[in-house]
Amino acid sequence: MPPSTLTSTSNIFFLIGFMGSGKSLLSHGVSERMDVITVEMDDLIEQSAGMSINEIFTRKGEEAFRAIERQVLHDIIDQYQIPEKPVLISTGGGAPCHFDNMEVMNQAGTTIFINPSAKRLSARLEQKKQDRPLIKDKTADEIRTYVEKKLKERLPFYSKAIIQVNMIYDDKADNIEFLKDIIESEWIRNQSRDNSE
Ligand SMILES: Nc1ncnc2c1ncn2[C@@H]1O[C@H](COP(=O)(O)OP(=O)(O)OP(=O)(O)O)[C@@H](O)[C@H]1O
Ligand SMILES: O=C(O)C1=C[C@@H](O)[C@@H](O)[C@H](O)C1
Ligand SMILES: [Mg+2]
Repeated sequence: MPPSTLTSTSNIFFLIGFMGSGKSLLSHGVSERMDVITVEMDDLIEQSAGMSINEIFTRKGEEAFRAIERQVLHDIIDQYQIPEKPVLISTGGGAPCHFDNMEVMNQAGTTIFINPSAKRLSARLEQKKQDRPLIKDKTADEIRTYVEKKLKERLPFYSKAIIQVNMIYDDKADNIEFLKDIIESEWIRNQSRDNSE
């Protein structure tokens, strides 16, 4: 993570990555260890649409879902321009891969790509597929094939993240600590840069 690549002075941190990469779990863990505001993009999408993500996909289709997702992303960026503390946003798994969302996030804050292997993602998603419309009707083998294919398609988008975290180990506490250290050091760096300008 060379410091020269880190250019954002914003208080917003976007966690990006595939479904099941651990964005929600890790952001919750970080919020127990440091003073951050956490935002779940998928929850805000459900509030905004007045229905669950499964229902949006079934009743309105993926295209409509992506439009709502984009609007919610812009609303979050407008709403969370607060300098007092870091804001940690768990983005939807597909959000970086539609419209110019990735560029918008890179302009607005620090993007952090959480990147476990396709094998690990598939194993996790098999256990927790019910709320995820893109995989809920698939068998274990189909999930594995889907994750491998989709991750390959999405990597060019995810790879635009300013920070990439390859989750080699599956230890939850270690991963939370690691992420917390990144956010803390980035936050301190941004604050001191702002103060010296
Ligand atoms: N680093 C980790 N260590 C151990 N288990 C993990 C880790 N990350 C995620 N998990 C497991 O994977 C499950 C899915 O993670 P989580 O719901 O946080 O993913 P997500 O990235 O928020 O997915 P989505 O995009 O679908 O919201 C968790 O409930 C947890 O059991
Ligand atoms: O990977 C995806 O495209 C998605 C991930 C989830 O976070 C939800 O935003 C939705 O289920 C779509
Ligand atoms: Mg989540």
